[in-house]
Amino acid sequence: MVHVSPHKAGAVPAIELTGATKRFRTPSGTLHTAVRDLDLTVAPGEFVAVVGPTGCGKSTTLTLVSGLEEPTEGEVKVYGEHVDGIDPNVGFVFQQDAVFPWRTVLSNVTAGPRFRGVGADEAREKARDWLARVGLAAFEDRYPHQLSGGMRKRVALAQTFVNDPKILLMDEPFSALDVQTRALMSDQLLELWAGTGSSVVFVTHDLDEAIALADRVVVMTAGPATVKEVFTVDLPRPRTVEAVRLEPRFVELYREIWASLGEEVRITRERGAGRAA
Ligand SMILES: Nc1ncnc2c1ncn2[C@@H]1O[C@H](COP(=O)(O)OP(=O)(O)OP(=O)(O)O)[C@@H](O)[C@H]1O
Repeated sequence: MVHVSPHKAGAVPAIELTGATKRFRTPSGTLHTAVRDLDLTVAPGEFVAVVGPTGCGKSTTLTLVSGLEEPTEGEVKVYGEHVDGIDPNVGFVFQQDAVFPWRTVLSNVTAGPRFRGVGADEAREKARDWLARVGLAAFEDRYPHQLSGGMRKRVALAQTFVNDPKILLMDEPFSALDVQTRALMSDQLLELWAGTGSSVVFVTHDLDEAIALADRVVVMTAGPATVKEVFTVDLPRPRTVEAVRLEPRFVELYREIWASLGEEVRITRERGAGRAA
């Protein structure tokens, strides 16, 4: 299982945010700063997890990289190019499944390549290959409502990887799943990702999940979000979630990162309490 080594000297970063700030106009007309002066670099093939208190601006950071939103100030680049609209090289997986309920599993996975101009036969072949990799070869004729939540999530992964994304943005993709399914999905994601060379930015509330998956864990401040601290996860790969959790180094990293993240969570909670008072 190979994966491209991160931080190759001189390599153009896959993602580069420099001084990125995003302000939204609220319905009452005031400006709300969601992200402020954020610097973050992700290397080609690197897996970065982003953790931070609720509402701090993690999803907004992803929307800036995706091109769905533009920064108010600062710059966002993907492979050295200024982000200008939605890039076909960027794939997404969200908490909600982005499947078409009226299409079969196979048709759902074929849709992306077809939309990108791949011929019907080739698209079907690629889709079948990815469905086999996620263990759903026998389910290609089912409709999404006939699948379990974990299976639908595997369809979503096949749907994303079939487009060979250079960059994969994942916003709490497994948070609606039960704990066991979640661990299995994490393992499956690592297996699928290994060998693709894609860079991943994975937003989660779950620090266990972040450490088990990532090469680096980025801790965001209480909102407006900026990078507080970045931790390198020096655990060997290939990893499986259940095994890696038992490593003494995992526990040490958890303690170190939680010390940083916990402060921001407390700040956010106190603000909430202040507002409620
Ligand atoms: N389109 C928008 N218009 C106005 N405000 C927005 C918009 N999108 C996000 N916000 C605000 O920006 C802040 C950051 O939101 P964001 O969704 O990025 O946080 P988050 O860290 O992903 O949250 P969570 O952890 O709860 O998923 C929030 O206060 C949110 O209300």
